[in-house]
Formats: sequence, structure tokens, C-alpha cells
Amino acid sequence: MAAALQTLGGGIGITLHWIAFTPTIEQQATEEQKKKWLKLAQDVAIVGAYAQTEMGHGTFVRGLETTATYDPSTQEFVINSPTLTSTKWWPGGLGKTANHATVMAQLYTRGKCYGPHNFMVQIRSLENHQPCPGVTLGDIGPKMESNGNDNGFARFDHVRIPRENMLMKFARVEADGTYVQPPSSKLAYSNMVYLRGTFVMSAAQALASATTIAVRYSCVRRQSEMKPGEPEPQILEYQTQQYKLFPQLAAAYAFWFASWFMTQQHGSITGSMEKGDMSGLAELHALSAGLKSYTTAVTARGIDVCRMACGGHGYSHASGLPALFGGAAALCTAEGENTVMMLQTARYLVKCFAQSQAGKRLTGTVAYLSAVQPSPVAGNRNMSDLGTLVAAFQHRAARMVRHAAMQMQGEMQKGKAREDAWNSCSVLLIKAAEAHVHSFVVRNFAETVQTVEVDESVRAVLTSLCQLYSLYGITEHAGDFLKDGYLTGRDIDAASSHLSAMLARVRPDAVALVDAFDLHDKILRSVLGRYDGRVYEHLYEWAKKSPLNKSEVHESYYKYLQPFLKSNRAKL
Ligand SMILES: CCCCCCCC/C=C\CCCCCCCCCCCCCCCC(=O)SCCNC(=O)CCNC(=O)[C@H](O)C(C)(C)COP(=O)(O)OP(=O)(O)OC[C@H]1O[C@@H](n2cnc3c(N)ncnc32)[C@H](O)[C@@H]1OP(=O)(O)O
Ligand SMILES: Cc1cc2nc3c(=O)[nH]c(=O)nc-3n(C[C@H](O)[C@H](O)[C@H](O)COP(=O)(O)OP(=O)(O)OC[C@H]3O[C@@H](n4cnc5c(N)ncnc54)[C@H](O)[C@@H]3O)c2cc1C
Repeated sequence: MAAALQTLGGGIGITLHWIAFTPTIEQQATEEQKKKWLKLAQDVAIVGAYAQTEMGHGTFVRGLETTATYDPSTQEFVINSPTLTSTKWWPGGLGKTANHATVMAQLYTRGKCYGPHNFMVQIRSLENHQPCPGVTLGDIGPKMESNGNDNGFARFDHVRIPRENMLMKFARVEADGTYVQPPSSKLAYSNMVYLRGTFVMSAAQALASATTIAVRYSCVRRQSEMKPGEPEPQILEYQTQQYKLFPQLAAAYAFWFASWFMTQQHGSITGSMEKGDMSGLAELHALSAGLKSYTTAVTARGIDVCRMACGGHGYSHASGLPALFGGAAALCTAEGENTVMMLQTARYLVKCFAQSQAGKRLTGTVAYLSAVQPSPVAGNRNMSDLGTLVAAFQHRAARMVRHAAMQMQGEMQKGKAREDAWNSCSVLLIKAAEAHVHSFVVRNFAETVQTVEVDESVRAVLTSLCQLYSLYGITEHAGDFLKDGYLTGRDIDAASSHLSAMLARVRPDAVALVDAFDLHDKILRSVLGRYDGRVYEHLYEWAKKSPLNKSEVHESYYKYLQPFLKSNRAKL
């Protein structure tokens, strides 16, 4: 249904109805409110947008300008866009599709502001789809990609909604205007944590799609001579092609397994929160923010590597890769801009580091920060052993977290305010947080391949993929591992040669590994990645359907080229 609506004809965007609007009702509405709106949303009897971001603010939620002012005399909230920059801007489906929106607005009652809260607002008539009184709507215009989705704008001119339209599972406003505090002010942000977690799977799926396309095409495409006089080889026989694609393939599996962990963590921690135990919220926020940032950034870069590995045809929309890249690029900005998200993870790590310095035993994804020895133990390590590789990534992350935190402490000891010290160390903090997430992904990958219930021959292939992913990470970031002598130059050389061996080891299983994603041609939408491998015939058919080929001589010839040529000839 959603796909049909989305493809029916540009301008219909129902994605956010499913991934943001409906989950917000599920997570932030009272049972009473769910009875009123949840089934309507699930049955698509209403279509919703998640309207949080404004023209002037996306990252800084506490800086949002839209207001929801409680009027006890009528028991209503007045939703208002006081400035141009308060115009809601970007929400998917807001421009032309949605007739409802959850609107994030600064809640005012009894003259006091209680910060951002979510409100259900009907924005279009259910009869004729015209904007409701006081509501101005529109599409924000063409974007880098996903132009079938009507990301829109909305302005509210003192629009009145019933008190009951404030999503009140956590915080409440009583009929007389009394504000009732939530267990945590951050619970209003809970759907962002959820959505960031789902982005890890979106990233895995996007990278799985791109590697499926590029690996399959690399088996169809033959180019050049590896040895004089021999037939042109499949381009996947070139080690450089394997070095481009197999680390991305390994990352797709790594992120797929990380998303399993994220989903399990989200379920267990939100389950505890339902019972009033908020202790897991900070770790859940840090993990979802870090994983979202890390996986989407690696995926966007990885898709472009796959695009380039397909040569000219990779640059054609026939490959499906430019669209995938555009989508994945969106994931780097949407749902929490990647830098800001990684800084959130860094904030948590600095806090945990201080706690471990004070003697607290750390648990969860940061437990290793307490356990890792500060002094490196150099020596000839077995760089093909997964345990050795995991330990190396954890040592690197612990060292970088410690270094960033100590730098910050040093800045504050010099008299800098905490915020200034934070800002002047934020590049170090970002790198430390990235190393932390990278070590989590490696550890989780290793634990998954060792425990997942599969045939031993499959486990062997997955283990090689995990070694490849880890060795690639070590060789790409060698300096981090060499810095304190934890790894030696000989270790790095050993890692490089093991990596080369893993490329050759994975080669025979590469097609099976991408086929295992089980991505139908209809999902891949790629001539290069077709399951039947009949690329060239379908590339020609695809090109012939280009709108430019509707006429043999395009109208632009008569309008522009012909007079231009004629005038130039007349000058000869
Ligand atoms: C095999 C099957 C395959 C099938 C398919 C295959 C094919 C598919 C192929 C590809 C698919 C994918 C590719 C294509 C995709 C194309 C689609 C394009 C995208 C579509 C989707 C877009 C959706 C986007 C929706 C949105 O963007 S909604 C708006 C999102 N906005 C944000 O996220 C705002 C970010 N900002 C913030 O969250 C906050 O402002 C801040 C940055 C966190 C700062 O907040 P604040 O100032 O209040 O906090 P701090 O002062 O920094 O910290 C105070 C303490 O609060 C804690 N904190 C902060 N936030 C949270 C939180 N959320 N939860 C808990 N705690 C939080 C913080 O840790 C501090 O705690 P302390 O203890 O340290 O004090
Ligand atoms: C495809 C797409 C779909 C979207 N869908 C929705 C939707 O459905 N609903 C919705 O509400 N929103 C949506 N958004 C908006 C999205 O959530 C915001 O764009 C995103 O949160 C980033 O905020 P911003 O645009 O204000 O960027 P900014 O925060 O202005 O980022 C600009 C730069 O400032 C930097 N920066 C900002 N703050 C800090 C800081 N504290 N420290 C260091 N650097 C900082 C950033 O790192 C970045 O480099 C969508 C966006 C896109 C691209």
C-alpha cells in the first residue's frame, strides 16, 4: 500500500506515516488517546506526518519556536508559528499527503514554558483535503533524492486544539492548566531513539542492496587483459575490485547483526521503562545515536564506492546506485544529524569514563572501558584470531576515550568553562566515539558469527567475513593502533597480508553472500544487479525508454540547435 502510494505519482509520501507518525502515537499517547488515533493510523484512515523540524531549527530541539499555549477557559491549546523560522520544514508527507501531524511545540501553561512536547493536530479536511483553518501547507521543493516524497512546510496561525490532543503518556496538563512532570524530560524524544535504531537496519539494507548490485555486475562485466592474450576476466578477479567491494559486503553483514542487537536492546530497555525503570535510557540513547551515525555514514560512503566500482554504468540511474546513495545520504542528516548524534555518544562515554575513574564498574556496551589495560602489551599477536582483533578495537577505543576525556579535564584545569573545553575537544571526542561504536560493531559481529545457529560451513564463511571487516578496519586506521604501541608495525603488516588472504577466501562465496540478502529485482530496481545477469540487453531496453528517445529529432534541435548551427555556418 505504502509503496503503491509512494510510486503512484510523485508527491505522495506515506513513509513517515509508518516510521514516525504512527510510532509516536504508539509510544507517546495514553491508552485513551490510542483508542482514538492508533487504529485510524494503522488502517490508514488518517495519514500523518511527524512535524518537529522547523526552518530555523532541526538539531536543537529545545530551540524550536512553534508554541502550544494552554487556554484553561476553553481547555484548548493554541498552536502558533510566531516567526518565519518557526515554520515546520522538512517533515515527510507534510506538503500534500498528510491530513494529521504530531507537532512538536514549546508547551506554555500559566505563563511558564515547559519545553518541547508533542501535539496531535489535524491539518487537512477529511472531506476535501483542503488545509484546515489557520493552517498553511506546501512542499519544500526538489531535493537531492526521494523527490517522490512531499517533504513539506506548515505554518499555524493560532490554531486551537482540544487539551486532549497533547500526547500525554509521560507529561500531562490538567484541565486547570497544572503541568504534571514526566519521569524524564527526554521521554518526549523517545520516538527519535526508536527511529535511529531502525536506521541501522535501513543502512544495512541499503549497503546490502549496493553490494548485491556491484558484486553481481562485477561477475558479469569483463574488462581488460589480466594476462596478454587471455580472455578478458570478470572484473571481480581484480584484487582492487575485491578490496573495494568485500569490506562493504562485510559491513552490510556487520550492520545487519548490529541492528538485531539494537532492536533487542530497544525492546528490553523500553520494556523496563514501561515498568518505571529509566536506568537504561541513557545507554539506549547513546547506542542508538552512535550506531545511527556510524552505520549511515559508512553506508553512504560504501554505496558510492560500489557506484564507482561499476564504472560508467554505475553512474546511470539504470544501476539504482545514485538513488540508493541519495537515500543513504538522507539517513546521515535525518533523525539526528550524524555529527550531533556522535557527540551525544561522546557525552555518554565521557560520563562513563569519569564514573570508572571514580571506581564504578561499568556495564553494557561500555564495560570494556573499565577492563582495558592502559599500558599496551606489544608483541606478535595472532592477527587472524577474532579475539585478538576484538581486543585491539576495544583497546583503541578505550585509549581514545581516555585521551579525549583527559584533554577535556586539562582544558578545564586551565580555567576553561566546561562548555568551552567540550567544544575545543569535540574533534577528539567524535573520533573517540566513532572508535567506540566501531569496537561495538566488531565485537557484536564476532559474537554473532560464533553463536548464530547456522551450518558450520556457513559459520566458516561468516567468520572469514568478520575477520575481513576487522582487518580492513585495522589497516584503514593503523595509526590509532600503533599510537601507544599496542600493535606494532609487524602486527599491521600481518593484518594486511591476512586481509589479502581473506579477499581471496571470500571471492568464491561473494555471489552467494549477496544472494543471501534475498533482495528481489523489484526491490533492487537495478539493471546491473539483475538476478539473471542479463545486464546488456536490459540496459539497452532501459535506455530506449528514455523520454529523450520519444522522437528521433528532439524539439530542442528546431528551437535551439538548428538556428545556432545555421547562424554559425552563415559566418563561415
Ligand atoms: C532484506 C529486506 C530488505 C528490504 C528493503 C531493501 C532495500 C532498501 C534499501 C534501502 C533503504 C534505505 C535507504 C533509503 C532511505 C531513503 C529515505 C530518506 C529518509 C527517510 C526517513 C527520514 C525520517 C526523518 C525524521 C526526522 O528527521 S524527525 C526529526 C529528527 N530530529 C532530531 O533527531 C533532532 C536531533 N536533536 C536532538 O535529539 C536533541 O536536540 C539533542 C541533539 C540530543 C540535544 O538535546 P538537548 O539539548 O536537550 O540535550 P543535551 O543538552 O545535549 O543533553 C541533555 C541530556 O539529555 C540526554 N538526551 C538527549 N537526547 C536524549 C534522548 N533522545 N533520549 C534520552 N536522553 C537524551 C543527554 O544524553 C543528556 O543526558 P546527560 O545525562 O548527559 O545530561
Ligand atoms: C530526507 C529528510 C527527511 C526528513 N524528514 C523529517 C521529518 O519527517 N520530520 C522532521 O521533523 N524532520 C525531518 N527532517 C529534518 C531533519 O531531522 C533535520 O534536517 C536534522 O535533524 C538536522 O537538523 P538541521 O537540518 O537543523 O541541521 P543543523 O543542525 O543546522 O546542521 C548543520 C550543521 O551544524 C552542525 N551542528 C549543529 N548543532 C551542532 C552542535 N551542537 N555541535 C556541533 N555541530 C553542530 C551539524 O553537525 C551540521 O554540520 C528530514 C530531513 C531530511 C534530509
